[in-house]
Amino acid sequence: MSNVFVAVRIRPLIGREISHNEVSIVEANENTVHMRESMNQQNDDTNVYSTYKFTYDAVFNEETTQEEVYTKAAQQTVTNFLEGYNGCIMAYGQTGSGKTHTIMSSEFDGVIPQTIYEIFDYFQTKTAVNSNNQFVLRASYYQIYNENVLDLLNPTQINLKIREVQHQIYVENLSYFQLTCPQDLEKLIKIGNTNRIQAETKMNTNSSRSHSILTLYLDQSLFIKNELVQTSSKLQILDLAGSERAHSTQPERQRETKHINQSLAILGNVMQQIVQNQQNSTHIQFRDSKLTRILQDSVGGNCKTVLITNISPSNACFYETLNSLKFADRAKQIKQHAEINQIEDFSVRIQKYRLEIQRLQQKINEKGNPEEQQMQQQLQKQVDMLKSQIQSPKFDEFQKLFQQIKQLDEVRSQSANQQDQLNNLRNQSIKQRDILLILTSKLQEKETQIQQFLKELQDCYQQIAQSEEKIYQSGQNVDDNDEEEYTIDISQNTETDQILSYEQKMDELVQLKEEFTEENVQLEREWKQMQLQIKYEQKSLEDRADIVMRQVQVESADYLTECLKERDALIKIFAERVIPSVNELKKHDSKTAANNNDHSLQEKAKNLQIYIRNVRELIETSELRQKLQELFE
Ligand SMILES: Nc1ncnc2c1ncn2[C@@H]1O[C@H](COP(=O)(O)OP(=O)(O)OP(=O)(O)O)[C@@H](O)[C@H]1O
Repeated sequence: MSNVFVAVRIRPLIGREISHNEVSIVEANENTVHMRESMNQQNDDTNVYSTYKFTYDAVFNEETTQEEVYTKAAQQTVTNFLEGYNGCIMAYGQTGSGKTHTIMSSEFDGVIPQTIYEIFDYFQTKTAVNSNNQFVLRASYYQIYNENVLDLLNPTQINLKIREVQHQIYVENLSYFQLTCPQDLEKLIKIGNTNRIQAETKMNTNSSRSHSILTLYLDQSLFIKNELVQTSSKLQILDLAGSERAHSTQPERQRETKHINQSLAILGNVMQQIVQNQQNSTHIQFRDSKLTRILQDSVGGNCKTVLITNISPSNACFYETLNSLKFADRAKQIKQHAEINQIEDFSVRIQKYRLEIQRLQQKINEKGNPEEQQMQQQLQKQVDMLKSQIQSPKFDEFQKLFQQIKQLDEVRSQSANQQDQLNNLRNQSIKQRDILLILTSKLQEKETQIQQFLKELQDCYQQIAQSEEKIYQSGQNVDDNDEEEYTIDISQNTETDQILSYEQKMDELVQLKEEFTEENVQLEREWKQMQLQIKYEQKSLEDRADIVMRQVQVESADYLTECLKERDALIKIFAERVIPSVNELKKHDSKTAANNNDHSLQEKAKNLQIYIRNVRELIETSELRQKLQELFE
């Protein structure tokens, strides 16, 4: 009897979480997951107020590769499946925690792809050993969406029924496809995934809103030491839908979320029931949801089950992660009893033998080359051996014996269960005893503390009493002597001194005031004198200014008259001399170009220009003076 193999995979923080400044609160240490609960986003050690520790069969950290996950968690179950055991690999976890990445991944390198390559490698190896070994591998791919089973390979098939025949659970009318190479499965999954209901959720923009189940069915006919061994096994690989805490406002999304959370909660309950009731699986409510019904022969029965719980390391996902870790912890305690699905039933075995005889007989009858004839002879021997087994008189006896062995096996398995339960009880009572011991020692500690406090309290009371006594005694002493009188005398002396010093200061201040007043009168007198002097000075200045102004006006009038005279004289010169000279220049203008050598003329022109400039300046100056005169007037 073995436990469900439980692994936890921590994915790295993804872009969305990093951009929201979320931090990692989960750490993997070998097979243990440590999770911190912090007071705030900082997540440093000082803010941690609780830590959680869970141990599993395997823990994968952020850096673990897809190959490692497959090798450590899934490969053994795949090997068991090839040996004829049923198997189940489930990815469980919150929305966006990495279930699809683990099971499939967009690069097609998750558990499913690695499983299919391993299966076909196995076929090759076995066929190389004996070419008569035969394998038939088929696959079905369906989903449970809103409690409906839908065939992903034939979308017209909706709401399929789940049936049970001889403790085997199967989906009615489901389509199966035979796989002849790994690529066949890849194609099937691609077709199926396009039909898989996907919707955008708050946590993951490409979130799967349904539980998807890929089932591989393997029928093998192997020749082991010339004996035919036939097995038939089934491997289910589940990518469970993620649970969402936040509620969408869309009714359709709300309905999906309700169904997903309900079915996952029922899965949790069923696991709890299995753990509590390992022996009697008849009382376990597998029928409460489609998911648990389908998993009935996986989690509860003849199966090697692997649960990979995916978690996000982000502090924002604390509660979902804690729930997932608790769920995985519960699954760890489930015990399973898997058996190889060899065709053991005698009626089935006889039927198989007959078919095998027919097949071999057919081969024998076919004519072939010497090698084939040798092979035929060997086959004939096998046929005879099989016939003799069927016709043997001991066969009935053997069948009875076989039944007895089966019953004995059941009894043994029951007693093993009882032993397990006893062990559990013993472990529990040991745990309870330990807890009691711890509690007792804690109680003792508390009691010692209380005694200590009481003692301290008593000491305090004593000290207070002593102090009160001292006070009382000192009160009596005061009555008995004249110490108080002496104190009063001293204080009275001090007051008189103070008053004297105040009076002295007052005298000083009065004296100061008088001095100030005297000074003030003197200053006022000086001020008045200065004002008189200023007035006198102002008057004499004004008088002087008047005289100067008048002088200036007279002088400027004289000067102006002079200038005007000068101007008139210049205008006269200008009219008499300049204008005729200019006219003369103009006349000679054309000649000047030809006769550059007329130096006297050039000299004249130069002088004339200087003259004109001077005259202009004079005129301008005269105009300025005119303006000046206007101002004075
Ligand atoms: N181990 C990992 N390493 C790197 N990226 C990862 C890992 N696991 C998950 N991721 C990334 O995280 C995102 C969410 O992962 P995934 O879609 O597998 O989550 P899910 O649990 O299947 O979500 P849902 O339940 O909503 O379908 C994806 O972008 C995926 O590539």
